[in-house]
Amino acid sequence: MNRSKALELVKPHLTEHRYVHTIGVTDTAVELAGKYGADIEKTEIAAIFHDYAKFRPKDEMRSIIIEQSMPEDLLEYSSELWHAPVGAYLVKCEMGITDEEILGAIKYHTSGRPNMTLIEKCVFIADYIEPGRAFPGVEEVRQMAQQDLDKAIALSLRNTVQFLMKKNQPVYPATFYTYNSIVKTHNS
Ligand SMILES: Nc1ncnc2c1ncn2[C@@H]1O[C@H](COP(=O)(O)OP(=O)(O)O)[C@@H](O)[C@H]1O
Repeated sequence: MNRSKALELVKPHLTEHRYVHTIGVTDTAVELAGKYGADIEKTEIAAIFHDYAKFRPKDEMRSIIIEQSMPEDLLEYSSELWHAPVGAYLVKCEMGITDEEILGAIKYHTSGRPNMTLIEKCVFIADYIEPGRAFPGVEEVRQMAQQDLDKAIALSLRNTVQFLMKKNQPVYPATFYTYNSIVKTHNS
């Protein structure tokens, strides 16, 4: 599937704002893939579809998580986390995309996971730093992403955990596991 076909397919599933975000994520992820040597075509398709399920009703996402035997502890945390694994599932069913590397990058784009692939890392960090993002700390992560992808991810995870804690919100543990995996690799 090429870029324009993929964008045409994802557009009806997104708001205008989310579509602009998706294009920002796609351009950023492709640039990072080129810089760090990830498969550019796969990274591009994963980025285009990363928020495919963002606007699905919560009830539908909850049912899919249960029926497809996804980790049910997801249901105890923010529904913001659900669209990533549900999106990977729906992109497979509805868009016919079966490439596991593409699906993995969609599935883990919010929480991350230990030992992420290069494609997963590019989409994950592109989602955080695309040009439309303007939250505290994003510029530091943007600069770090040009030097060291793993350090940029560790920084973004730290920001997310701090952001959630400041708001008294629970933190889905996968984010900690991802952070630990990167920090341990770099310290060893
Ligand atoms: N470990 C976590 N635990 C709980 N909520 C989280 C966690 N990680 C991310 N989130 C929530 O998910 C949101 C980001 O979702 P994400 O998919 O990365 O962005 P977007 O959908 O805007 O592209 C954050 O605002 C945060 O509220």
